[in-house]
Amino acid sequence: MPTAKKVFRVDELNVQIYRGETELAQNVAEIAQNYLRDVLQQNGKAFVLLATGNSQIKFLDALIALDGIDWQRVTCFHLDEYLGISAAHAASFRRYLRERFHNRVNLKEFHYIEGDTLEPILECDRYSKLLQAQPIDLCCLGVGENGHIAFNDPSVANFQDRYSVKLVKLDQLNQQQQVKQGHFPSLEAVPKYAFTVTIPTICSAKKILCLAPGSHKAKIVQKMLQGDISTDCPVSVLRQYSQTTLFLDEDSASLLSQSTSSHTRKS
Ligand SMILES: O=P(O)(O)OC[C@H]1O[C@](O)(CO)[C@@H](O)[C@@H]1O
Repeated sequence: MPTAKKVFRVDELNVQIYRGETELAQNVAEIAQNYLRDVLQQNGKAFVLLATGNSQIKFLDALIALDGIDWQRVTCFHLDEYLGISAAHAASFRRYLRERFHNRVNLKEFHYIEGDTLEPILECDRYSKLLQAQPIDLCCLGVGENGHIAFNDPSVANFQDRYSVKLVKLDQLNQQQQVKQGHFPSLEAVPKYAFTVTIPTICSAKKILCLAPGSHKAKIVQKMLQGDISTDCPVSVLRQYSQTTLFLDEDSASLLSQSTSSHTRKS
């Protein structure tokens, strides 16, 4: 079992640093597997909220390869989806999750956000009710370069949202990143709006595993851990939740000062 190079806390948040992304993904998969096995043993069922994005690819592969979870007792949800694109679209999060996860495990059920619905407000309501019907046992997260979790960009993030799912306008930086990462051919092709699970619902999960490998995440990781807890950097909210672990590699942790590992709790 790979071990973290460094382990520390920032406020309530646990942080683990690994040498590289592969080691990080393997380790998070083992943590997720052990946790889900415990939940299944205790409750007979488990509810999981999954992220998409490049940061989740190796983790999902490793989790599936471990082959130690009775997926037939697991129900999955996902964090976000673009408004107005079909489930067959190359950039659809439903497609990503079907191909990279759902088609490869014998899952009880996967509830998808219907991004191409003609009634988006009703879809927010429908998905909110599904999420609220039971506690979420495990939430897996990535972090955007603008600090978003799910599609809670700084421009729309609210730590007190009353609803579980909302429709948001994507900010420009986020849209540019979707093009840079090759998900869309041009800025004009990126949808302007998306569905997102809100921050309070994400933070209500009993366990949160947040993966942020890669040098392109170094700046936002520094802001998240060394800046203020604020909607300017939505992921910083995780510093208030002790059930959360942030997994970094040497590249994403490269801008952290030595003193971060001894960061003191705010009064
Ligand atoms: O994993 P990536 O590609 O770095 O993206 C970060 C996060 O942003 C999103 O793409 C948008 O919510 C998530 O799917 C992902 O976890």
